[in-house]
Amino acid sequence: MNANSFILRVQGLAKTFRMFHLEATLHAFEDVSFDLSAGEFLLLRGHNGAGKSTLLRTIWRSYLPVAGQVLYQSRHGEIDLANAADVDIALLRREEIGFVTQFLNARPRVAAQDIVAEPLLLAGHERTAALEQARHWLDQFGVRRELWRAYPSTFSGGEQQKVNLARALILPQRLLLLDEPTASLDAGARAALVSRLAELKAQGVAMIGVFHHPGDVAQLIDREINLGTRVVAPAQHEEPQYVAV
Ligand SMILES: Nc1ncnc2c1ncn2[C@@H]1O[C@H](COP(=O)(O)OP(=O)(O)OP(=O)(O)O)[C@@H](O)[C@H]1O
Repeated sequence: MNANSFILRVQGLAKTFRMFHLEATLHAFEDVSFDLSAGEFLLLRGHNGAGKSTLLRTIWRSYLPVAGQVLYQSRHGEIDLANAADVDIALLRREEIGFVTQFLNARPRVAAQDIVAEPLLLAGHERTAALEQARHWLDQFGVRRELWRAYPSTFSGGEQQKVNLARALILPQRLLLLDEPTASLDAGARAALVSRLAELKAQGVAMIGVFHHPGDVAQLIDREINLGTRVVAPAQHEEPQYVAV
């Protein structure tokens, strides 16, 4: 494989959490390696606590890994997300890499349609057209018309999730990290999500996803990796212990 045929190359990635009160280190995941090409969908599998969300958050750079590289082919050239400056990470998050969860960061007194339109406005789109697209996606995900100008802080959990998905998927990114985005969605919204992901995949968006019910996205999956059993590495004087998960 030549240097440019992948959009993401993860090599020997590992993340631990130091648990000071136990004088122990928890290995969330170890020695994870894979390549991902444009338009590819990688499913992360593993039992509860196997490290799936932590791996996504490490690629997203909420966490710094303790070993390994996350080589990303950005529009500006190759960058190791594990070592990049915060300012570069912020730029990539705005322009190229999306993180989709079930949780909305609802802000006080910002209407649903404005939250959804924001990525388009930041990308320089004209306001009227951006709001029109925002309403289109709110409609697609099944958010009632009466709620489009309301503040999502009072919405139901499922409604907030739909606003979050509309915002996260309104603008095609190059790489999407999906952390259980179908959790607690009704059937209509799940179908809308899968259809939008299929459309983005066909446009070349690469995706890494964790799904409680992978059957929801069966048609999209190209490859899978399974994160194995995790061990707590003890401090020098302790016996090794397995984590109860
Ligand atoms: N911030 C943190 N500090 C300490 N330990 C953490 C932290 N985040 C995650 N962990 C631990 O790392 C391990 C992996 O957690 P993670 O959430 O990545 O698992 P997961 O595979 O996504 O699990 P699930 O399927 O239950 O969502 C767990 O044992 C968890 O307790």
